[in-house]
Amino acid sequence: MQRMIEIQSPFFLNPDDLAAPVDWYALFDNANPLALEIGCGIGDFIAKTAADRPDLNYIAIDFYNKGCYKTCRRIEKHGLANVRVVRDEARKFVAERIPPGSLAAVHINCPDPWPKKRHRKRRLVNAEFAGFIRHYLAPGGDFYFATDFDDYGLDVAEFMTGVPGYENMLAPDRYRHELAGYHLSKYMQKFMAEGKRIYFVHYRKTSEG
Ligand SMILES: C[S@@+](CC[C@H](N)C(=O)[O-])C[C@H]1O[C@@H](n2cnc3c(N)ncnc32)[C@H](O)[C@@H]1O
Repeated sequence: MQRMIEIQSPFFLNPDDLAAPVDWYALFDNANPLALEIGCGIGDFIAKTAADRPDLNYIAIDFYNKGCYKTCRRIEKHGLANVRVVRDEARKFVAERIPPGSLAAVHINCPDPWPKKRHRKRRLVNAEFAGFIRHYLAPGGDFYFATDFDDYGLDVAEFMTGVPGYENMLAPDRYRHELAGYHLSKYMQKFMAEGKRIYFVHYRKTSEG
């Protein structure tokens, strides 16, 4: 078993120490909208993305202890006051700590693909999840999904067309293999170096309800 690294960083939040509901404005010391990265890995994507958008407050979630540690180190190195890192299961954290209708963006990059057919129901992103996360997006909030895994990319691109309350920002395409201005995560870069293509899906919440 891997040794747990104790994370002592001003950017790390222990979910058990947070009030419910969380006063995110007080926590970030500003009234900027929240955005989320689910499965931040080692934090390379969130560091670049948050540096581009100081007007958003980012929460980077992963249940991988070493990834959270590395993400915190990266955020410290770049002095990004608009990021906090949480080690938790994403759906649980969102349901317990994120105000409905509050998120300006949700990013999910290269989630575990569960390639075996019998394991596919373990995938994080499915139509039910898209409906769940929509509840926490603000009207006009962006939902980004990226994967190198053909079957996962095509599946998300297909079912998203039928999830109510979203607008396809890549229409008439359902997905693209390049997304201008979108930073590449560690896994995206790794898979692209192996010659694989990334499937990018980008939807936007249309209205409240
Ligand atoms: C394949 S890695 C990709 C990491 C990073 N997004 C990238 O593209 O380089 C997937 C990450 O998602 C995390 N993860 C998967 N399911 C999760 C969940 N339900 N809640 C929180 N983290 C999750 C894993 O721990 C892992 O670090």
